[in-house]
Amino acid sequence: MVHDACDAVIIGAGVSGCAVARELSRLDGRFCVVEAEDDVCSGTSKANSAIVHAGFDAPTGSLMARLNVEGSALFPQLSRDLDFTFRQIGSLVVCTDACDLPALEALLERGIANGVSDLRVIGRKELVALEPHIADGAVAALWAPTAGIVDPFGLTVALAENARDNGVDFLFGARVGGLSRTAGGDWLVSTARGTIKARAVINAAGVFADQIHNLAAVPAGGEPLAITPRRGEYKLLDTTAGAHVAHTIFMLPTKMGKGVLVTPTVHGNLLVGPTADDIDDKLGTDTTSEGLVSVREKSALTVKDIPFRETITSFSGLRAHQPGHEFLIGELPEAPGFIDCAGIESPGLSASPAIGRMVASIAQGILHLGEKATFASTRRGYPNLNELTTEEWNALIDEDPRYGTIVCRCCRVSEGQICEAVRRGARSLDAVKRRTAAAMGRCQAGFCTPRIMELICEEADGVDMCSVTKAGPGSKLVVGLNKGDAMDDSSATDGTRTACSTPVAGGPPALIDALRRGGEDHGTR
Ligand SMILES: Cc1cc2nc3c(=O)[nH]c(=O)nc-3n(C[C@H](O)[C@H](O)[C@H](O)COP(=O)(O)OP(=O)(O)OC[C@H]3O[C@@H](n4cnc5c(N)ncnc54)[C@H](O)[C@@H]3O)c2cc1C
Ligand SMILES: O=P(O)(O)OC[C@H](O)CO
Ligand code: FES
Repeated sequence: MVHDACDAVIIGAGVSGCAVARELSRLDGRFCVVEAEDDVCSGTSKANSAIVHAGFDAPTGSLMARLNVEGSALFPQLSRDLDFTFRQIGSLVVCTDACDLPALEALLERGIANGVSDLRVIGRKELVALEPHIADGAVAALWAPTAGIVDPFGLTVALAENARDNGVDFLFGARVGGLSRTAGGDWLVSTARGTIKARAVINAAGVFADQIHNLAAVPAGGEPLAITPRRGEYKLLDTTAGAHVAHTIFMLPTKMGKGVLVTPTVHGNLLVGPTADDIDDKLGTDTTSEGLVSVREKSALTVKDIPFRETITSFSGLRAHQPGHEFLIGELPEAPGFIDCAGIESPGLSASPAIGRMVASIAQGILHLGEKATFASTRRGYPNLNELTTEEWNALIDEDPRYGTIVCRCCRVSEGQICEAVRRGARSLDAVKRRTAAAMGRCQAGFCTPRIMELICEEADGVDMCSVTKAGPGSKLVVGLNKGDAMDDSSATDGTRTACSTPVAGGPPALIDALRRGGEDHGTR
């Protein structure tokens, strides 16, 4: 049954899909984002280095290079408009062997050719002054003051919320399994939640973008696409280690990418990684002992004395690598109305504002819509108690006293922030975490989880303790209120569900299974 009709359907609510949605929402049309998972930012966009690259890495003349430089230039204004955290802290590519100085110079030349401003090579003395913990073997570095760090969850949620405020629909739990066309040339997008008719389809499905591409291209005689997940593993250190470096420290790039970096994060942690290994499993976000050893060994080449004993979690993310190592953006000639936004590996986060503009402009070439007179270009973010003055915090507490009750002690997040996130759409523990940073701290949610769950139940209609999940279906946190009630999802009955219909009053939930699951992003164990 076709239950809806749109001008364009965007497949995937990662940073690419949400950036496209926000740009399309400037137009007077009907748009829908369909996402397999239960929230935005559930794929690669949640597990990466979170660097806004200056733009010297990609080959001159490539789409990657152009969109990286254009995208990173948009970040300062975009972060003000959409109220997410972005800090232009600058980056250093460190050369640890004098033999490699020509490679550093080549990077400088490429950056200049790509249009990156203010790049220069600095010697060891200046480098040590900037970074006292730089490795003893470091001889020089490429200094890029325009590079930055960003909150990847904050960015993606901001783009999505602004798109939603401007009328875009988001359909979650809606994995796309089929694409076909009507006699009139419209697309029929079959999802787990029904079929949507659309004049245009945008494929922003990350590591799964090959599957979506092949549904559209292959029956029309086009070339198939193959995307290999290229896994990158990380160690995340506590905020006690966050000031170990002040800038993003890269090693010289290799054919597998930009190598292992050491960087502060916008949440005040120290992030070390990633590795780069091609794997078969598009869901293979586990970490390995070899990968984490490699993170330690490679980071020591550029930065000394990293306090790895302060590690609070490890996680990995998957690059959507295709053999040409280039963004594949454009309408397929053999499938009119179908637009690929595929192969979006690094620097996809940095380029996302420019990717959004480019894809929306291609879509507009098909749709020919008018501009929306009511488009709102700004959006208010979530309060961050760590950045408020005492007066500003008191003003919030006057508005709602729950902003004065701390739930997550590690990250200083209050009941008020969590309830606000729920009011604005968060339903799972991870969805709350992405919006507020609750549960990202040193105890890795051991302390704050039960109260966050209770607040979700209190603030959202029709949610009880047994239906709160870590990250959507298959990640239940509570399966019974008493030890005897504990059971797995498959054996749940209506009777036992009734027993869970009120929030737990005192005492731990009978079984918390999601905390046993492997880490997947900056804040998850
Ligand atoms: C280790 C690592 C480090 C990185 N570091 C950086 C960095 O520092 N700076 C930078 O600029 N870039 C970086 N990147 C790249 C950046 O993270 C990606 O380019 C970007 O997040 C890709 O976003 P996306 O929206 O295209 O994909 P995703 O975020 O993966 O979103 C795709 C979405 O599509 C959904 N989906 C998939 N299949 C279907 C389907 N059939 N139906 C419905 N929905 C579906 C998924 O659930 C997912 O939510 C890094 C990547 C990795 C892996
Ligand atoms: O290893 P790369 O080249 O995919 O880059 C990933 C991030 O952008 C930097 O860690
Ligand atoms: S109290 Fe929330 S992460 Fe520790």
